[in-house]
Order: sequence, then structure tokens, then C-alpha cells
Amino acid sequence: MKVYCTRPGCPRPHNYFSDLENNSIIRTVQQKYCMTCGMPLILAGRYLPTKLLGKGGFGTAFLAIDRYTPGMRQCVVKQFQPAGNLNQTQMQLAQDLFEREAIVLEELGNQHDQIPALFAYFPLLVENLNCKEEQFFYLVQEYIDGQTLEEELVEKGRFTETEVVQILRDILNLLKFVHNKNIIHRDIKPSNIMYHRNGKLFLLDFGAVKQVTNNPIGSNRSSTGIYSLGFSPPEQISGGQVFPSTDLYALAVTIITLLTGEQEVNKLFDVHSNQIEWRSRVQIDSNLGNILDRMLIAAVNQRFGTATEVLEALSKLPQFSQHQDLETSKSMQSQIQTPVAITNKSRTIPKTRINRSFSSFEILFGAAFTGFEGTLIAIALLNLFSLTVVSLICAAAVFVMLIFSQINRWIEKQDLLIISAITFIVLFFIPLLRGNLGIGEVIILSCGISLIAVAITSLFSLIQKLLSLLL
Ligand SMILES: Nc1ncnc2c1ncn2[C@@H]1O[C@H](COP(=O)(O)OP(=O)(O)OP(=O)(O)O)[C@@H](O)[C@H]1O
Repeated sequence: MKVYCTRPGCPRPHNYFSDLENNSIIRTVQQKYCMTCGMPLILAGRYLPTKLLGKGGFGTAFLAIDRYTPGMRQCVVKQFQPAGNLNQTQMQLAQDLFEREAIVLEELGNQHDQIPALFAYFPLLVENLNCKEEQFFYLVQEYIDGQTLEEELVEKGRFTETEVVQILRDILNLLKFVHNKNIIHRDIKPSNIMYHRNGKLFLLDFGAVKQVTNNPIGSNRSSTGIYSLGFSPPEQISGGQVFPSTDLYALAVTIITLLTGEQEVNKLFDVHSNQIEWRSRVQIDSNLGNILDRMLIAAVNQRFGTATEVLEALSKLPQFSQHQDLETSKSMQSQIQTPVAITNKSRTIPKTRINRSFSSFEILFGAAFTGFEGTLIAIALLNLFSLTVVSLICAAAVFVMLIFSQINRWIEKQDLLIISAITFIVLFFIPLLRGNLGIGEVIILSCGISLIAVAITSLFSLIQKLLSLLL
């Protein structure tokens, strides 16, 4: 098993322990140390980092396993590690913010199923290579197995109007909950919003939150100069007061980047008019555009003040005020009104699953897979049953199942490669399933049909695009 060393700057952080391939040894082993720098690898005696997820402004995130859960649950271990050379005051501020992320996650994550839950927060005292003591801080949170909106944007190019409205509603409901707790997120952007594989949206990174405890929201305290360039409104950049509407501004910029497909958000800013220019880049419902524009007003007193106000404005748009959204809003309402009763998160897959659209690459890759896998299965079935009709019926059923599973995203991306590799290996090692065909002929036949599937799908996509342009 690979275990990742979390010491900043460790020259060889990848460690491999063959004994840890065995789960019962993972559970019982005392400790493991980095073979290069001697750093203890099993954090708090419990969490084993396996992979680097990424580095943010205040820390480094690792994917880890929790060895004391029955299924060795995956989790995210974040280590406090501020970037750049900070002075003592800045360092203390960064550390406070890291701790605040833990406090906020503990409060919010356990009450809302679209915010990662906090599992642990602890310091670790270790000796460095010069035999001096060093202290590290770790925060362990729920792992969201999915993709950030930023990653999806890179894959898809841009989001449709229907998709962004669904995202807008979902995040507004989340913000309503967060703001009701007197907390302002302050770092809403596509890289901090994540789609779980089951279609549920999550809000991440509460490292920049401002908690206005004992003060009304927007009370007279400075915002400590934390912002994401391009997403943050003027009041946040100037280090002044922050308000719930500060998050609404960042949410509007987020939605506009998704609609326009512009990944470099600064390119949306027009220095001449001193505002974000986006309407000419996309064709959307003008009322929806007006709502986004009102979320983007620089003057706080003219911008929408609360998430509820925006939700109300959205519900007045006839094409978007659907029964389903009223239900979502009602269920959120009951969640907010009964905070004491909710202590554990329910991790059920939502009934109203968001059917995310497929990128062109995903469609063509799916077609190639279906052609390849379908052919392998048809060959095997034709050689397995003596009755050709039975084989063809079974093959057709499998074919339909393959397409259905992809449409519902039960299988996607690397699953497709794994499934076709397994089927191919089975055919390779069991000649009975190939009949008179040699392995070379099987490959040629499967690849050929896979190419035909891609060609037919491309043709249909082209016709569909042409029709949508004409109609
Ligand atoms: N709970 C989580 N589940 C899954 N992935 C996560 C989770 N939290 C963070 N990540 C991923 O880990 C990486 C680093 O996250 P981190 O929050 O440390 O920084 P960031 O959001 O990329 O940057 P910044 O702090 O500057 O906003 C990102 O790719 C993020 O998507």
C-alpha cells in the first residue's frame, strides 16, 4: 500500500509498504515512518494519507483512509501550510482561519448534507531533520467523490442555462442555511463547489469564512483582506465589511463563468465600464440575466441583500418555477428550522437527481465503449449458447443495459475502461468464448464496430446540432 508523507518539502513522499496490503495489518500496526524523512505516517494513529489532492492558500489536501472504520472510509486530510513568506501576525491569522474552518465544519457539516462533515482536528508535534520540534495542524473531513465545477467546466466547455439555474438554486438554498447561522463563506467560486458522483452539489473550503458571532450580519468588522480575485466584490477587496450579499456577488460571477465558459474570470471584467461584461457573450432568458446583474451590482445597497430574495425572484420566472423546486425549498426550510434535532448527516441519494448533460467527449467515448464491449459480449454469447436467437436476445439486453447504465452515470470514465479490459481478458483466457475466432480477429472486430458506433453517434450529434440551430 502506498502511504504519502505529509512533511512539507519531503523529497520522496511516496512510501510503499507491502505488509499494508493486508487490511488486518493496517488496523493493528503501531506506526509507520517515512523512509526518507522519518515523519510518522499514520496521523493521530488513525489516518493514512494515500495521495496528494492539491495545495490551497492555507494548506495541502491529501486523500486518506480512516483505518478505524469498518470499510476503511476515505477522507480528506488537510494540513495547515500557508503559502508564501508570512510575518508573525499573518501566520497567526492564517492559523486562526484554519482553525475556524474546523469549527465551522463541525457546526455546519453535521447539520447540512451538502457541506462536508468534520471528522477530526488535531496538532502533531514531530522532530525535523535538524532534531528541532515542529508542530503541524491537521483537519480531517468527509471526502466528496466527484468533480469541482472548475474541473467540469474544463471538460465541458460551458454549462447550459437549465444546468446553471439548478446550480444557482442549490447554492442559494445552501447559502440561506449558512447565512442563517451568521456565517459568510467569502470564497464562493467554481473550484469550491463540487458535484458528488451521485449528482449532489457540495460547498467546500470554509477556510475563509467570517463568523459574525454576537454581532448582526454585516456588523462593523473588517474582512481581514481575504478574497479571490475576480470573484470577490469591491467591499471585500477593499477589506471593508462583508455581508451575505458578498457571497451572492461571488455566486453570480461563478454562474457567469459557467455560462460563458470563460475560465479566466478577469477577462470578463471591462475596465472601461468598471463592471463585468457578459450579456453579449451568451443567449439566456433576459429576466434571468437581470437577476444575475442585480447580484453583481458593486454598490451593496443596490444588490440583492439575501439568498431568499434571489430565490423569490427566480421563482417568479415562469419557465423556472417548477413544482420540484418548491419541494426542494420546503425540505430546506424544515432542515433549517430544526437544527437541534439533526446531529448526523443522512447520506441518501436525492430523489431529484440532477441529470448532468454529457460533454461531446463523454458521448463519443461512451459510444466507443458500447461498440467495443457490446461486440465482445455478443461474441461470447454466440459461442456460449447453441441457439442463435437466445444469444442475440441476451446480447441486445446487455447492449441496452450498457447504454442505460451510462445515461444514468452508474458507470462512467475509468469504469468503462475497467469493464472492457476485464471482458477482453476473459475472452483472451477462455478460447471457448471466442469459438473459431483468433484473438486478433476479436480485436479487429470489436475496434471496427467501436469505430462504426463513434461514426454513427457523431453523425447523429451533428444532425441534432444542425436541427437545433435551424429551429
Ligand atoms: N472534502 C473534499 N473532498 C474532495 N476533494 C476535496 C475536499 N476538500 C478539498 N478537496 C480538493 O483538494 C484540493 C485542495 O483543496 P484546498 O481546499 O486545500 O484548496 P483549493 O480550494 O484548491 O484552493 P484555495 O484554498 O486557494 O481556495 C482541491 O482540488 C479540492 O477540490
